[in-house]
Amino acid sequence: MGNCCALLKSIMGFATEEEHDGRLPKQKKVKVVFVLGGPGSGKGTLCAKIVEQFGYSHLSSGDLLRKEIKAGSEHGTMIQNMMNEGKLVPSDITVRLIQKAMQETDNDKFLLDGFPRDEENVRTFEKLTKIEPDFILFLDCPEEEMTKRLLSRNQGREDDNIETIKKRFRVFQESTLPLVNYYASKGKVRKVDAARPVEDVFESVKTIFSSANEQGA
Ligand SMILES: Nc1ncnc2c1ncn2[C@@H]1O[C@H](COP(=O)(O)OP(=O)(O)O)[C@@H](O)[C@H]1O
Ligand SMILES: Nc1ccn([C@H]2C[C@H](O)[C@@H](COP(=O)(O)OP(=O)(O)O)O2)c(=O)n1
Ligand SMILES: [Mg+2]
Repeated sequence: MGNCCALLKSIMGFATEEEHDGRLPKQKKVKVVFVLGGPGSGKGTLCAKIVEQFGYSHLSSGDLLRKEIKAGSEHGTMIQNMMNEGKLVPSDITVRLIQKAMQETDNDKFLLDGFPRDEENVRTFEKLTKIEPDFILFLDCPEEEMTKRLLSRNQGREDDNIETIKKRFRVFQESTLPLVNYYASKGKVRKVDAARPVEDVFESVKTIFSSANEQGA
């Protein structure tokens, strides 16, 4: 089992404490792109198109959390309560779900949709996976447009009601946007105007991913 975990970690590029001491062989590199933007900015929609064209695997942290609720897992009720309040689920839970999904996916390129949402998400992800994102795709969209989209999303999501939407916007402003600004200061953010029709937004996104491919990023 220990060996199996070590193998998985080495495939995924995850580093253990020993590896960090430089005692184990060099790891295979995993490409990770964080896809960020407010609720309803089009993250899930754009990720599906990026997968088709650029061969990434799409992991939505919101979807992984909703699966936990559906499966009636240990933390299911707590996750549901937090999501219905528009609050962020403790990072340990979210990051472990992402990590497990990455380990179970036979690919070395991942879009993390809606992750990270706050600084604690980032710290936990770095601690558990040792992965640095290649870049951050940021879908910039005004709240008015996002509200319209969320209220007509029609996916039966309990958090797509106006009260919860307002709370989610606040979390985005207070916890996620500062992260985007932090990554922008490191030159890692690729921002697109997401208030346009999907095909137009995707044109901008394609340019970004094509150029990332060329640079081997
Ligand atoms: N550029 C766009 N223009 C109009 N509607 C959009 C656009 N992008 C996404 N949508 C729609 O808006 C809703 C929210 O999109 P989604 O991809 O689920 O956003 P997010 O994952 O960021 O919350 C969906 O109903 C989707 O079909
Ligand atoms: N990293 C994350 C991602 C989502 N969540 C929770 C809190 C969010 O309001 C809900 C829904 O996230 P999801 O990404 O599916 O929502 P949107 O696609 O932005 O509409 O999940 C979280 O706690 N931590
Ligand atoms: Mg989404």
